Amino acid sequence: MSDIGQDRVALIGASGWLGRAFGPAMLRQGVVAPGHLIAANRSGAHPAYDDWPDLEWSTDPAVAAGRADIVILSVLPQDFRQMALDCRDRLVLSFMAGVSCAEIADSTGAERIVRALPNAAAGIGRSYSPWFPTPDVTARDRDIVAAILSSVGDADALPREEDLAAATILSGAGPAYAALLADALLQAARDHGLPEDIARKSVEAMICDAPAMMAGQIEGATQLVADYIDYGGTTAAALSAAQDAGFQDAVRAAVTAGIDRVNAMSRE
Ligand SMILES: NC(=O)C1=CN([C@@H]2O[C@H](COP(=O)(O)OP(=O)(O)OC[C@H]3O[C@@H](n4cnc5c(N)ncnc54)[C@H](OP(=O)(O)O)[C@@H]3O)[C@@H](O)[C@H]2O)C=CC1
Ligand SMILES: O=C(O)[C@@H]1CCC=N1
Repeated sequence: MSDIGQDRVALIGASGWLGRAFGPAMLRQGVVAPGHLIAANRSGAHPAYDDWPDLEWSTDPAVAAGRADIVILSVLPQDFRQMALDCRDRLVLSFMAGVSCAEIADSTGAERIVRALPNAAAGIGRSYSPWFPTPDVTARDRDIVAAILSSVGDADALPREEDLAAATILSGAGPAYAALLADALLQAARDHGLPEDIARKSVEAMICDAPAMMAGQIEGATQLVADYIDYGGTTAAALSAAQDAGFQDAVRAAVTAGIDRVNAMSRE
């Protein structure tokens, strides 16, 4: 028996980027039984759920939430703000960026609220999902949340809600920053006349092999950069030029701008 037991789950936004990762993962792993999941969206059954042809779909989030014990909010903040959901006496698990527990409580009546920040790696079962529970969240609720989040990867509870802003901009961004770096490297390779297929394979080797070499020892990144600089070779020249051109400043500016955006969303 899963941690969810006989509870019914409404997944609002079941066909979205995150929803279509979570729904099938929870079903496949037995976290929730197909008869206990209500999938909600406007457009109806999504192919990601083809293995469960009898799954219940609802185009009315209020009806889905009303019939569930656990309500997962996996919709965009602006869409949530158009909904009238009554989630009193329900556990609410929200994935929404920049929507505070206080706002969710105000608009849904829920008291047991968990905000979690998964990322796009949920689609390959590798999300890292920091989460924050309100004081009313029970020990059983925490087990339920852990079971749901674990279905798509790893998760940790955060002690302070405000830390979710940084989590949104860091792990929440998934592969976005790596994509930015890969794109910049591809442009540079092309600028230097490398044939397109060689440029692609070179950048793939840099970006996609790095995780295997750094997994589980990310704190060693500072030392790895220092080692290359001390080595004094060609990579040292490249890294030093990137640092001199403001690489760290650019990353710091990115994270600060993202956190500012999250905080502005919370006040919208
Ligand atoms: N994508 C990511 O990597 C991350 C996203 N988040 C947060 O997770 C939430 C979901 O994001 P994401 O999955 O990317 O969003 P998507 O836009 O991909 O999906 C939104 C989902 O909501 C449904 N939806 C929209 N309006 C309604 C409505 N009125 N009634 C019912 N269903 C509706 C859509 O289906 P339909 O169009 O059929 O109605 C769709 O299933 C967001 O709040 C985002 O901030 C957090 C961390 C990372
Ligand atoms: O870019 C976004 O808004 C989504 C939500 C959090 C991370 N990615």
